[in-house]
Amino acid sequence: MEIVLTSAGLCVSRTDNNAYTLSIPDRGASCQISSTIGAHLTSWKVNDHEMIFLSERADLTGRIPIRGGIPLCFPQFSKFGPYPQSHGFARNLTGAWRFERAYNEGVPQGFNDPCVVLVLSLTGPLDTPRVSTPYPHPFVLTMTFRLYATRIALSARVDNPSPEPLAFGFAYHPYFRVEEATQVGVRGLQGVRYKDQLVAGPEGEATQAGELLTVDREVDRIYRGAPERVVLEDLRTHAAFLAVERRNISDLVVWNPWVEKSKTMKDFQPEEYHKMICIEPAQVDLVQCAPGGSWEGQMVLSRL
Ligand SMILES: O=P(O)(O)OC[C@H]1O[C@@H](O)[C@H](O)[C@@H](O)[C@@H]1O
Repeated sequence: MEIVLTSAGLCVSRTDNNAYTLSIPDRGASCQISSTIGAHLTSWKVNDHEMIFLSERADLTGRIPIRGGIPLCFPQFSKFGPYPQSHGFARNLTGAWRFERAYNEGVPQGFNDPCVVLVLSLTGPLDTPRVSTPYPHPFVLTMTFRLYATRIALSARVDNPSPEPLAFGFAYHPYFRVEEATQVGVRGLQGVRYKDQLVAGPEGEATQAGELLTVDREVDRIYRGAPERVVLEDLRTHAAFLAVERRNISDLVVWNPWVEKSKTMKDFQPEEYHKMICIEPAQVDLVQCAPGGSWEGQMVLSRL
């Protein structure tokens, strides 16, 4: 292990395998990000408590995407784009993400906790064998990870250096660790239109009725125009324990595979659907980025 940065109670270290650990040790805050397989956050701890789900069966070789953590979906969300691989190629690209820098951002105005930052980047076009289907478009995707004592902020920036327009989608796909998925609810979606991805055609278009979206079956929904901030609540205590905020990202997806789908996932224990819920800030419709232009979309997670 190599120390990349130590500064005023903040630390960044790197393993031989190019996994980075950002930490604020005296606050029990840390996160781990692999730069070998995608730019994939595999752990986020607040007060030494793990917030992120990682399957016991996750494949950590890069052959398939890591099941759990925070996959980054680029250049599209799911199948909503021309690229043949669902959720795009970025999440399990091996050895292609580059370390840019790590630094102490100090205490941002309006906050009372310090912030440590890691920046990684991915540059296209990408050819075989790196990707199964070549992606011929030039781009730079820069990921900035900011760790605070009780929050983490991820910022994706896509630059289009080419003289041609660039169309792409993007999503953060965080798997949140919960004690029991049937005992949590997502608050903030009441009255929001969604597409139920499990119901084909117009019958799948619906409006969120209740105050809380709970999990008692397979859930796979794209909420269009959801509020920028939703919270995850414990149904037993009625306390919200996690906020998910997004900026400049159009949609919010909620996913839990439940019983039958879990059985079909080779990199997931059949009972693990009890232990996770995905709440995903997703730019489903493709962004049209002008020549020389850029786009930025942010996700902020806060332990409440
Ligand atoms: O198995 P993958 O490719 O990681 O996708 C997991 C899920 O990701 C969600 O974002 C999608 O809405 C689901 O339809 C999908 O099943």
